[in-house]
Amino acid sequence: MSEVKKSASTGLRGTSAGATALCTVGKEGAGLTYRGYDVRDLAASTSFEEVAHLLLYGELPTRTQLDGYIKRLQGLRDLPAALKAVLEQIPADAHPMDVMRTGCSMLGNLETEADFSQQLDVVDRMLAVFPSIITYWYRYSHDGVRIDPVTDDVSVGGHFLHLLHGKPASQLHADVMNTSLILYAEHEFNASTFTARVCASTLSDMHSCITGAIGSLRGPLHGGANEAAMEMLERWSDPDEAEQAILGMLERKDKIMGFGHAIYRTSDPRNAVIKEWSRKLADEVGDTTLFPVSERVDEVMWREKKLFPNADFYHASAYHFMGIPTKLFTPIFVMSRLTGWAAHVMEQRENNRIIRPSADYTGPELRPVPPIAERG
Ligand SMILES: CC(=O)SCCNC(=O)CCNC(=O)[C@H](O)C(C)(C)COP(=O)(O)OP(=O)(O)OC[C@H]1O[C@@H](n2cnc3c(N)ncnc32)[C@H](O)[C@@H]1OP(=O)(O)O
Ligand SMILES: O=C([O-])CC(=O)C(=O)O
Repeated sequence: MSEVKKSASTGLRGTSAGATALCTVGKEGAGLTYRGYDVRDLAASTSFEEVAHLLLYGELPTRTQLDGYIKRLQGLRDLPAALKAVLEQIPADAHPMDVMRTGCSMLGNLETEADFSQQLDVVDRMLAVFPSIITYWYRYSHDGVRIDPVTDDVSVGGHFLHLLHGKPASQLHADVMNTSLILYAEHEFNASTFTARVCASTLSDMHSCITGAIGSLRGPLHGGANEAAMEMLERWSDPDEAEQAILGMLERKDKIMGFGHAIYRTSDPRNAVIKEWSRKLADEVGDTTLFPVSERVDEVMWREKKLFPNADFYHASAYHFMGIPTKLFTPIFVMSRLTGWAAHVMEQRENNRIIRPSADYTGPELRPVPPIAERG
């Protein structure tokens, strides 16, 4: 990748790029709501499947609707043979986000969204099959096993852990996954969602919108920060070592992954929730290193820079404690954010105008094209 240069541009910060009824971010500096519900309330009392229904179908489901929805998703978990064949071609050292991107794109070839009346069916299929895509590839490329991607687990998160570890998840782990998927589900006009909406605004198909969004989420300044945070935290064996290293990084003006936010100014409301689950998991595994190191980094960042952990930071330790390989962290984000992306694509389609901003030209003035012999 080319060297990253600091840009003088505003990155559209503070510019409204459209309307949405799905989500508010940063209201009162720190709030987050999905269709009017506080994300912390949703995380405390609902399942991810209820939140998916809320985002995609407009309301929290009744008990009967939820039972029907779960059954429907359970019935859509199998992978087409042609998709399995493609996944088997992808090498073990590929990045799992590239596998997600290819898996989604291939699904679009096999089960193309022929017209927008199919949009909800197409999205439900993706919701059910994304955990199957990533774990089928992972287990085949790493363990040489062709897994059966169908389980009768009730939850998307439990299903994912079951396929990954080859055994049903404990209640604690299924609960953590459930919370994590709720926290990551939706976040207004973040970079990957905006990517999906720009693609939707050309009247493109759902698989193209989601494939583009996956590519956008992959970067370490966005969803990739949970992996990058884990890689950083793993380097330190105690809090004092971590503190010295962080001070050095700040001195060198390095970015500390999992900290800061484009919209929130004082805290990310998702952080406190996932931090407590991470603490519980640390107790469960008897951790005496990773969680204390994470907390020290958190303290130092606030003391030195008034920067706070975003949703990604404690997700790193939480996922690690559940035995999830670091490279699979961002694909979990995909399994969840798919719901927000798709809800935005559908909202864009409802009231569409092609998204096409202007640019401030900074190139040369108009000039004649020189003949080739006169160039150089
Ligand atoms: C789920 C998610 O996608 S959450 C985001 C995940 N991404 C990360 O964790 C990556 C690390 N964080 C960052 O790179 C940034 O904070 C972003 C990309 C999230 C937001 O970027 P911006 O909106 O440009 O940040 P912001 O304008 O608040 O930055 C203010 C200052 O704090 C610094 N800063 C912001 N975040 C960090 C950080 N994580 N480490 C060190 N310094 C930071 C900036 O460099 C800037 O300093 P400057 O004024 O000297 O140039
Ligand atoms: O909103 C953002 O810029 C990034 C973020 O936290 C998310 O997408 O969850």
